This record gives sequence, C-alpha cells and structure tokens, in this order.
Amino acid sequence: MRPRLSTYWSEAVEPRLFLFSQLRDLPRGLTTGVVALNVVVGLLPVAFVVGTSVVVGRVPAAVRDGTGSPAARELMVAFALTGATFLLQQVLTPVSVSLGQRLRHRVDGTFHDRLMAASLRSAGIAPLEEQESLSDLLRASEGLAKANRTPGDAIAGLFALVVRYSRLAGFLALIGVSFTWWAAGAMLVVTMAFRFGQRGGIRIYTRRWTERTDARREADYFRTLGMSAAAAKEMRVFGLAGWAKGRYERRALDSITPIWEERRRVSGRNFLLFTALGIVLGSLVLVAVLRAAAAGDLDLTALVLTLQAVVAATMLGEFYHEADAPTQFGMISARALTSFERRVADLARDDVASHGTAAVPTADLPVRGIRLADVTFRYPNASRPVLDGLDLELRAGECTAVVGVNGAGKTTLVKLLTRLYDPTEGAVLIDGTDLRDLPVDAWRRQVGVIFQDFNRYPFSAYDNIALGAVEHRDQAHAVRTAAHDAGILPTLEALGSGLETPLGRHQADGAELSGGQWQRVAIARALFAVAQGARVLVLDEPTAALDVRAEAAFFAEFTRLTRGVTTLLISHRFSSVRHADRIVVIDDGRVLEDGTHESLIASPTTYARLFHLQARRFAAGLEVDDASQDTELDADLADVGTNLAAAEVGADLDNAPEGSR
Ligand SMILES: Nc1ncnc2c1ncn2[C@@H]1O[C@H](COP(=O)(O)OP(=O)(O)OP(=O)(O)O)[C@@H](O)[C@H]1O
Repeated sequence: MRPRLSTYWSEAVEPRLFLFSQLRDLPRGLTTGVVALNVVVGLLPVAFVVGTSVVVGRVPAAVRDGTGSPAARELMVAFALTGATFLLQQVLTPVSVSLGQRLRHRVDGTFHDRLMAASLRSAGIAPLEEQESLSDLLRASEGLAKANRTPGDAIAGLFALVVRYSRLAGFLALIGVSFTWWAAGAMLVVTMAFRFGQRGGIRIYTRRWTERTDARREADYFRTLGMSAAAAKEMRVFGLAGWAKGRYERRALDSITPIWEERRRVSGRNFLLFTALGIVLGSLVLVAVLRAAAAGDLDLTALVLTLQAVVAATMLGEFYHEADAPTQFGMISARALTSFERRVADLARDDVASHGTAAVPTADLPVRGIRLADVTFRYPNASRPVLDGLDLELRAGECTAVVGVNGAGKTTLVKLLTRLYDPTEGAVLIDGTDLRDLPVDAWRRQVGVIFQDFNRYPFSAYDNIALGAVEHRDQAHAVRTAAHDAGILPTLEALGSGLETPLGRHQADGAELSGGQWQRVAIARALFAVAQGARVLVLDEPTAALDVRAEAAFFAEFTRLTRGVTTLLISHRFSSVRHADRIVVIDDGRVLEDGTHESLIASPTTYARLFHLQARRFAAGLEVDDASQDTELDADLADVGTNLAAAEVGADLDNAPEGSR
C-alpha cells in the first residue's frame, strides 16, 4: 500500500503542487480574474438548471390562471432570466477560453525563455554534452514543441478545472438544498469515482509513455529520417528505405504496445469497477428522489431541479478534454525543464566560471604564448582521461600544428583553449596567467576558430562571415576581405543577391553551397575574427573539404594571413601540417614528438614514418605498396585518415625551395 501511496504522491500530487508553484510568476490580477470568471462560467449552467426547473414548476399554475396572471408573469420572468443565463454563458465561455489561451502563451513564453537561459547559462558546454541533462533538455523542448503538451497547456488546464469543479460543487449544492445532503455526498462519490477512473488512466498511460521514451525517440528518428533532405541521398543509394520503415514500425510498436495493454486493463477492470459503483449509487439516489416525489416531499420544481442536477453531476465524471491530457503531459515538460535547470546549476558549479579575477588586460594576449601545463582532462562521467599530463607550448605569433590518431584528443584541446571546458588537472596558461582567471568573454574575443563541425547558419553569406566578430558586423570591407582571403568572394558575389544571399536551399531565394564552399565561409569567419582583433587562431581540420588546388592556394597565403597570430592547426593532411612553424604529435594523451617539419622528417619519428607513407602511397598509384605488409603502419594510416591527393601536394611542396611558403 505504501509504495502505491508514494507513487500516487509523486505522480499525481507533487506535479500539481509544482504547477501551482509556477502560478507565482503570473500577474496576480490576471490569475484572480481568470479564476473569478471561470467560477462564474462554471456556475452559469447551475443557474440555468435552477431557471429551467423554476420555469417547469411554474407552468401548471400559469396554465391554470391564464395569461396576465401573477403566475404567468412569474413564469415569464423565470423564462427571461433563464434565457439571459444561457446567453451569458454563450458570451463568457469564449472569453474564459481566450483568457486561458493568454495564460498559456504567457507561461509558455516564460518557459521558452527559461529553457534558452538554462541552455546558455553555463560558459562551458558540459551541460549540453552530459547525458542526463541532455535528456531533460530534450524532454522539455519536446513538450514545448507539441500542441496540448506544453507547460502553458498544463496551467491553462488547471484553470479549466475551476470551471468543471465549481460546476460540480454547484450541482451538488442544488441536490443538497432541494433534496438531501446525503444524496449530494453520494453523487460526489459517484462523480469522483468516474473521474478517478478516467484521470487515473491517463496517469498510468503517461507512466508507460515516459518509460518508453527511448523507443519513441528512435521511432521519431526513423520517421524523420525518411523525410529528411539531408539523409535522402544515403537512404536511396544504400537502399535503406525498407530497413528504416521496418525499424520505425518496430520501435513505434514498442513504444505504443504497453499503452494499449494498459488501456485494455484500465478500460476493462477499472472501468467496470467504477461504472458499477456509479450505477449502484446513482440508482439509489434516483430511486430515493422518485420516492420522495411520490410521497409529496418534493414539489415539481424541486423534482425537476434534483433530477437535472443528478444527471449533470454524473456527466461531470467524464474525461475533461480541455484539462486532463494537457495537465498530465504539460507537467512532464515543465518538470523536465526545472530538472534541467537544476542539473545545469549543479554542473555549472564545476563548470568554467565566467568572471575571471586576474587584473590582466586581455586585448593583446598572448604576448609570450599559451602553455598547457601538465593538463589532464576527463569528460564528465567518462572513466578515462583523454589528455593525461599533457605539456604543450604554443609560442606567440607562431603556428603550431598538432597531429595525432583519431580520438587522440586534438578537438578536446580546442575545447580547452576556447574554455568550453576547463582542465580536470593542470592549467592552460596565457602568458603565465591561468586561463580560469581571465574573463571568459574577453578571452573568447581573442580567439578566432574553425571547429571541425563548424556551423552553417541559415543566414546571409555576409552574416555567416560577420558572426566571427558580431560586434563588428558593420565592417563590410573587412567581411569582403575575409571572404577574399578564404577564396570564396567570387563565388558569393555570383549568387543571386551577392553576399546578401541567404545560404540554405530551404530558404526563399536561398543558395546552397558545396561542402568545400561552406568550409571556405567558415575560414572567412575565423579570418574576420582575426581582422577584428583576435590574436589566437584555432583551425581544426580547416581544409578537410577543400580540393587540393584550393588547399594549396590557401596555405600559399597562410603565412601572410596568420602573421603575428598565435595559431593552432589541427590536420590529418601532412601537406597542411608542414606549413606550421612547429609540429607536435600527440598520443595517449601526451606529447610524443615535437619539432619542425625538417627536424622531425630527418629522424625516425612517427611523424616521418606517416609523412613518407602518405607520399609513398600516392607514388604507388593510390595503392599501398610495400607498407601493406606493415600492419602497424596500415593501422596508423587508417587512423590518421590519409588524404592521398593532399599527399601529392605535400610531396610536391617537399621539393619546393625553402622560403616559398
Ligand atoms: N563530449 C564528450 N563526452 C565524452 N567523451 C568525448 C566527448 N567528446 C569526445 N570524447 C572522447 O574523447 C576522445 C578524444 O576526442 P577528440 O574529438 O578530442 O579526438 P580527435 O583527436 O579530435 O579525433 P579526430 O581526429 O577523429 O577528430 C575520444 O575518445 C572521444 O570519444
């Protein structure tokens, strides 16, 4: 019994208390007004029942005494008042509904703001990468996106209950006053038993619905996969349509079958139980009413009134479409939001602090360089560190390239440098100052970055570049220069509206760029940031999507473009890497090798091995030559993601005269 009670408490009572607590944020005048109006709207049908009963009760006397008699006049007055009640109900019901809508919009607006604020609250990205908080975020945003399931729907549903329950109270009061209070009590039991059966069913379905969130999400994923433009190519070429449809059907059934089973159980046993109770008690009340009428204890008015009130009260045991499902589902997304807020706050405690304490002007940083000093980093909830006692210096004004196998932690380095995470141990030092002690926003203004998975904003080409330093968005000349330096200006100018053309096919008059063209836009964005004062440039696979010629052209200008800027270049392409002043190979979370291209190539280093392997492989006509016997090298090759065409350029440039870069 106790577990049942605690389940009921946590599923039915607590969420409601939570919803009530959210009412605090609404204007007192609006909520009081809506409650008062809903009480009136709830009671108008009660008044209508009184009116019609009085009308019926006055008919015999009016017929007997004739028109113009006091009885006839009373009948007319009762009739007019009843009609007025009906009209008032017709007018006030839509007003109550529209005020409910207003409340809903207001609440949902607030929840949207809260969700966005919570998502953006932390300076780092841990809350958006951590599984538990991510799942709350998904649940909250899923609820906010679906009609009839938002927190606003839940609150509007609560207010709609005021209409229903004040109406029920009114009818019970009529039964009590016109007949007896025990009958009113019995009808309360009847109505609430029906209600409990109906409402409790939804609670149980929701429990099953929540338990099957994973299956539902997967089914949703497969459904959208079938309709997604992005997935259309592979779906067709790999012949995935049938497979995806089958997976969709299976996962959809997995998610819905428990609800069907529960519905059969609830509609069967519970429905019979509550209906039987309702029929027995309701019949007892009706028999008692008729017996009282037969004994002359009820006049015609009281009889009609009681009978109407009994029927109306019984009907209030039904499912409240405007309140039941919206409150149940809206509560889920409202609670997911608060749980996400709590989780973000918890994680934010260990997350990067946004206000640095060091009294260091950041505008020229770094003057000497950036040092990752004995840095260990483990992702939240991960068992192993990605970086483990890493020591790495990025000298100011130099370009340092980082090479390493897939998963070595190169992108993680980018996250630490941009302070999306702080090291678990050790420190990132900027001219000797711990990065944690610098104001995070000021530091980020010092950094221009191309992430490996850079954003493709569905805005104009101009904005896609200007977002690199949004506060300098009006620097049109600099935007064009950045586009020129990234080699994308002629392409953008040739679009329908030049740089003002929206990017993305789904936009009106929008243009789609190729993968390489998008990458050049991302390069332009980072270069624009540098032009506007960023002193650090972080390039994570900046030319992975560029063709060989474009990549060579970009790196031919690289020295000019990055002059005086502290640059970190991450690339699997040795043709890019060799342009760096220094090359660092990381492995197993530490620095394995460190030197210039020439010094590393001159020794039997991993770097030299892989560099020659790329060149040999290409020279062998895209076939793996004698290295194919070398399984270790093969594995390295696969890991490093060799780009054969790039190797050609690398090999060519290897023979180029010194100083040509
Ligand atoms: N948000 C995260 N949470 C947990 N683990 C992560 C997260 N991001 C990355 N990792 C793990 O950290 C390790 C290093 O990832 P990272 O992206 O830094 O490697 P990388 O060297 O950039 O690889 P690649 O060459 O493939 O781009 C990988 O094992 C990866 O699975």
